[in-house]
Amino acid sequence: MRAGLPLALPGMRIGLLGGSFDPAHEGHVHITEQAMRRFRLDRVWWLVSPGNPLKPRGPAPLEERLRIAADVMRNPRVEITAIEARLGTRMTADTIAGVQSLYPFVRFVWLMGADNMVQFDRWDRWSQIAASVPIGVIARPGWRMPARFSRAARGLWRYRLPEGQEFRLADCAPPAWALINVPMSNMSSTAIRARKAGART
Ligand SMILES: Nc1ncnc2c1ncn2[C@@H]1O[C@H](COP(=O)(O)OP(=O)(O)OP(=O)(O)O)[C@@H](O)[C@H]1O
Ligand SMILES: O=C(O)c1ccc[n+]([C@@H]2O[C@H](COP(=O)([O-])O)[C@@H](O)[C@H]2O)c1
Repeated sequence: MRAGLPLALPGMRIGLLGGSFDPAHEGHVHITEQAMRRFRLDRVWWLVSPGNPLKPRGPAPLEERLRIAADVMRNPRVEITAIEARLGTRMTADTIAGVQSLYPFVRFVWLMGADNMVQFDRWDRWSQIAASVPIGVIARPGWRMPARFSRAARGLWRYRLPEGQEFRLADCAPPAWALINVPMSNMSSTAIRARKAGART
């Protein structure tokens, strides 16, 4: 885990996986490694968020979530960051604008699970996000089809890379997106929190 801003070299292809990570789990590790391979990324930065603007319930303290994330994710090509807290951003549109202005020489790709693609059209300035960064969507159990037919996917359909072409994503000018099928993991932070709450009662 890095207290300051992560380092990046010119031309690097870096995936950004934003999330509450409340807590981080093997599903996050799995999609990160799949995304790195399939989108040919040099690095992935986990952006452990101060809080999802669409979720009513506040997450566990940021320091605790960062500590668990660093424990769960041991790949040296993955950085666990608190960039949003550092930049003072909560909305992804602002976070992306912030990192792109800090690292103008990096090719960023926004990463998200298929469940997030389904609600993407409810995100603040989602069309602007899609116009500013390529987006890599990773299959999640039960969400692959809903993601494919989501409002955002239909709106962005002509910018979708055909299957097998996802390795080009980081080099594409946005809007560009790809949905990859991967061996799926049904891990979720909700299930872990529910198990912990059950164990306490
Ligand atoms: N098992 C998984 N398969 C695919 N994508 C996942 C998986 N778990 C998390 N993600 C994705 O990782 C990102 C961060 O997820 P998040 O931290 O919200 O975890 P979560 O398990 O979805 O949490 P919660 O259950 O609290 O919503 C999101 O884009 C989410 O779609
Ligand atoms: O910017 C928005 O309006 C917005 C709305 C919902 C979610 N997000 C981002 O999506 C990422 C995944 O969120 P979560 O809580 O599902 O892990 C995380 O980086 C959030 O900040 C962003």
